Amino acid sequence: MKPVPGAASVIDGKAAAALIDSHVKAGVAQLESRLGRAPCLAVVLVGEDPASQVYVRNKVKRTEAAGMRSIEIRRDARIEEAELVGIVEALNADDAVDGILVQMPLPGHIDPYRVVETIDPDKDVDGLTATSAGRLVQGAPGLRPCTPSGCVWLARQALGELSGKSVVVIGRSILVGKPAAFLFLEQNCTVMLSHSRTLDLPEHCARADIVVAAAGRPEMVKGAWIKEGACVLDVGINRVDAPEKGEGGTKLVGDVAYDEAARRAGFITPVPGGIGPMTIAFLLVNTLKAAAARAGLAQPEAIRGL
Ligand SMILES: Nc1nc2c(c(=O)[nH]1)N[C@@H](CN(C=O)c1ccc(C(=O)N[C@@H](CCC(=O)O)C(=O)O)cc1)CN2
Repeated sequence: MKPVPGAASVIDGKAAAALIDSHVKAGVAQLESRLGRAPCLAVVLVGEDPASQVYVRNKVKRTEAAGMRSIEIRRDARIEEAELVGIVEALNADDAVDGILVQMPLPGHIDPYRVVETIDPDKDVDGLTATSAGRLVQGAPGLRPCTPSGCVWLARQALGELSGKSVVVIGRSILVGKPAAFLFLEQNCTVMLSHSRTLDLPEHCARADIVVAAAGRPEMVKGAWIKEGACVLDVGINRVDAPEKGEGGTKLVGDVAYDEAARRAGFITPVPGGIGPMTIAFLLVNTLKAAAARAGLAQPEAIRGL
């Protein structure tokens, strides 16, 4: 990808995700005969959260489109924690299931850590268990979280070799911020992991070759903070009021003030259509990796390097 002076190249996350999905599909075809069955992803959805329903529907659709088997388990929001843990345990015990994910957020009476910790780390395609996090920190083989994997992949597509690049990650969540910091470290970047109490965030950003905005605050990263030519990866998905769309109108915005930042950045991801679609792409990659690793088989050629 070539930067356009004075205007950022807009990174097309939908097209990137479609490319990765096609690699996964080819990888499934390579693995299936050696495995003797299709790789399988089980998704557990609790409650009626409208956004989660859409994400799970898309996960099921793209899993099946890649040639993998999909199991979808839906439960009422009033489910007891122990019953949910039992569902995950049953999926752990099912040898034909390669990947398990529990869609977040869970209802308030359920401890997400307890549920996630029940997942067999070798089936933890979200990369969220303490074992997966430990493997990432140690640089040991394991399943890496999906959204941050998408960030690193897009940054490599945009900038090429990342070694020596300076990265500011804004946000310290377990789903994105913390794993993103370690994944960029794995690429030999110099990483600053920042958060709501970081002092001088604009100055830190002004030195960064890559900014990963994952704070969950609409348009908090201003254009003036961005170094000329930097790669800006916006993980935020915030629904805000949009009076220009009429009464009650809303729109999605990221954590970056897009128009301002696009005038300074070399590369930038839009919202929607940037990082979001990469999450499911790397979920499929992880499911295929888990299926091969659990069977003691080599990773399919088609997904090497992903
Ligand atoms: N168990 C998990 N729960 C959640 C995760 C996760 O990775 N694992 N991440 C998010 C939700 N999520 C996937 O689950 C997800 C979020 C966004 C997108 C996406 O493609 N977004 C679109 C916009 C969609 C819209 O219109 O709302 C985009 O950015 O273009 C995919 C998956 C929380 N929960």
